[in-house]
Amino acid sequence: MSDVLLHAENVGIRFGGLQALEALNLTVRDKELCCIIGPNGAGKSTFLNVLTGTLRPTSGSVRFLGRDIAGLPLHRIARLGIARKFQIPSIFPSLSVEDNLKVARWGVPAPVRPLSELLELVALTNRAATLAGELAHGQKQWLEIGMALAIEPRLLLLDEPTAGMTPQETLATAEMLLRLKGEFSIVAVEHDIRFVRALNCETLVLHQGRRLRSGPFHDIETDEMVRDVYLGRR
Ligand SMILES: Nc1ncnc2c1ncn2[C@@H]1O[C@H](COP(=O)(O)OP(=O)(O)OP(=O)(O)O)[C@@H](O)[C@H]1O
Repeated sequence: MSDVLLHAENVGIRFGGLQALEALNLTVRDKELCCIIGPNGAGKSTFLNVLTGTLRPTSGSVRFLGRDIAGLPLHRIARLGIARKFQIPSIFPSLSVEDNLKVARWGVPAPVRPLSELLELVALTNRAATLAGELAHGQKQWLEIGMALAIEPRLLLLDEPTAGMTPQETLATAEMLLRLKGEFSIVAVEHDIRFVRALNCETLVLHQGRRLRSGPFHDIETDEMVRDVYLGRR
């Protein structure tokens, strides 16, 4: 049986006169972790929006477990098993960490994972009773990852999960994702190269809406073209 979860093929999207994405392919397998990187305006968020069905590609297809998901509403996508964490945490600051997770689980027909396990997955066990608004910035981001996991997805999509984090929080987040990889498939869009280096996973480099390079991060990192794009020489 194929272990492919998500398969994007030849994806292109045009906004008026701008070809924002062109001929992009991405395959995510069960329990695989991969990163999408690239300079500002490369098309990372747009590609993530296509992968979650939020934006319908002008060309190409996106299939999740063999089913075309392009343009499906978010709640349908979530029900199919895709969860997304946005860049800005959308937690309930006046509720406790535990209650935030309970709210996120509303509507999940038969949750398998106990709340204690969710708390452990996102390193918030000893903050369960803390009001979410009182958490450190990094912990707020982790809580939101926990809220995304509360719907028991197969695939977790993360948009700049380490935005605004301290170097220590960034490394702790990388360690967390490496642990989560044993249970979920994860796609992370990221700017922070230290974070992507710590993950050392399959990486897709975008530049001007196209694939510049893809492969294991240690190969990507030493690539002349990638270095040029990141250093702004092209
Ligand atoms: N809804 C839209 N309408 C028109 N142009 C758009 C739209 N969304 C994105 N773009 C353009 O598409 C290109 C890719 O943008 P996108 O936000 O995906 O890049 P990015 O790699 O995520 O950048 P950043 O790292 O700065 O967040 C940019 O030129 C952007 O201006």
